[in-house]
Amino acid sequence: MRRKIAKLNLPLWQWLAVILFPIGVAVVASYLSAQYFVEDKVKGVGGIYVGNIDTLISHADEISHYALALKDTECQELHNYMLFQPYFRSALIFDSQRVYCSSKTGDIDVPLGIVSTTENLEIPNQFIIGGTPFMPEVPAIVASNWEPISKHGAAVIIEGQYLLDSFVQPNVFPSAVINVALSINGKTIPESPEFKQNEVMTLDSDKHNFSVLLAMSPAFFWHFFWIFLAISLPVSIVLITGTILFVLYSRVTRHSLADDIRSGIENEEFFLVYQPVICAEDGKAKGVEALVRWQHPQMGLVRPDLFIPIAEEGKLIVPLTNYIFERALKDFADMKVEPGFRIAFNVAPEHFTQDDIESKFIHLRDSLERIGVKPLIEITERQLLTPDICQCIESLRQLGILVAIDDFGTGQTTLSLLQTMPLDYLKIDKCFIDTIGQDSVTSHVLDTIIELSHKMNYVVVAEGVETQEQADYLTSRQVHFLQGYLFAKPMKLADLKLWLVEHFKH
Ligand SMILES: Nc1nc2c(ncn2[C@@H]2O[C@@H]3COP(=O)(O)O[C@H]4[C@@H](O)[C@H](n5cnc6c(=O)[nH]c(N)nc65)O[C@@H]4COP(=O)(O)O[C@H]3[C@H]2O)c(=O)[nH]1
Repeated sequence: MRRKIAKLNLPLWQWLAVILFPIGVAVVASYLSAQYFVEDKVKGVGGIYVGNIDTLISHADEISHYALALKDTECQELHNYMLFQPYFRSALIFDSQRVYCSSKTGDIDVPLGIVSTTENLEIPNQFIIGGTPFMPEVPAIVASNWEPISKHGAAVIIEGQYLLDSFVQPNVFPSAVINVALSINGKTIPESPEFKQNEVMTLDSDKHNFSVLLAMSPAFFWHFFWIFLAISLPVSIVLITGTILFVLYSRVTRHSLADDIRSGIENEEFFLVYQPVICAEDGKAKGVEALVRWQHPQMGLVRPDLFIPIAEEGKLIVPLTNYIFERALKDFADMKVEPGFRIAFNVAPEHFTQDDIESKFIHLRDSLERIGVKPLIEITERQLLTPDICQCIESLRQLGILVAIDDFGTGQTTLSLLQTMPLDYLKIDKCFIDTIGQDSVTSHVLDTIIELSHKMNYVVVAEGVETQEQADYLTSRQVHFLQGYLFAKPMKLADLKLWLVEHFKH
């Protein structure tokens, strides 16, 4: 672990960023979560108050309907009825001029102003008053009703002291709400709520005209903020720091693999294996494909699928390919082969961007010619073949270098490429060879590729031939060359020499 961290080699500011970023994320996440949690709790508490006051006002409505149903002479009934209504101070019945019945005193005759001098009692209404004649200092809610036809109304006084008592918050920690007030048309119970600097949430009733104001507790917020932070901080550090370090480490490892490729070329850790290519007509090996292998000092034998893409990404494919050419020249320097024997090399398009490309290939061609071997280059469409690269490849063909398109059918530009770039060989990808003997839609694609190659006068090579059935099928379709495990796997030089001797004996 310590070695891996040391390998990252991060400057101090990056270490600070790696450590501070998850802390920042945890702080922000905890802050938002605590805020959401507090608001949710306060809404819950406020919802209960709104529900209670709604019930009181609805009940007041029922009382006023009862009062309005009484006859003028039945004021005493109202008194008796209100004795059993604990949350209500009194009920009054009035006409458009005067209050003539009170549940407290029975028949009375006082002006309407005794209820309110400002509010209109000739419409259904709810409002707050500072007190009543019997309890002048204690506020109350008046819920009034009016019957326009009989021109009578009833006002029910909801006991404000009951509300004030219920607004007192239990002295327990942590409590989400520290103060509550009721608000109707700008007036409040209590008259001057003690909200100080606290954040206040307002909850409106859906049924009646009032709101409940709730002062949120900062202590409650911070209490849960620290709890959330204690949970999220380690999680955030493990997940985010872990992910960042993993990504950085992968990048460094990728870089260091590129470095390893560079030093691998210098230390000659790469070697070639050779896979024979067989002529379908006479069954004789007419050449080999050179395939690179890497004997990494720590990782052991590394397959090309892993390091070729890294070499391509790291701009190392050119020196690696040049190394492979030189290696093949050394390998074949003292070999005796049939005249016209071919060595195929996989060459990435980027290789053709070198300035001295022609002289390099002339050197390869001439060196191989001395031992009777012709070079063949296999190009895949993994990278884009630009017009410049196509032109360069064409000039190499003019120099006598044979050119094959590799893994034909797997890229995206294949058909348009055939139109623009003259080729000598076309190698059909293994995935199409695998379809032989199968009754699948793609099995027809193979026949089409072979036909197309014949029409374009290409020499056709099938790669990945593993069964006799595949070999027979391809031979019957006039595929010129076959390559695959059926004939031989890629071999080290020493094994190839033995194989060739054995092979040509027969
Ligand atoms: N299952 C199966 N596989 C078969 C059969 N016959 C041949 N193969 C494998 O198919 C691959 C053929 O090479 P490729 O298509 O050029 O595909 C090559 C080529 O794209 C790249 N590569 C290998 N050597 C070089 C090189 O020297 N330079 C560059 N640029 N790329 C190379 O790596 C790829 C993989 O190479 P290898 O691992 O050597 O894998 C080789 C070979 O071992 C068969 O019958 N069955």
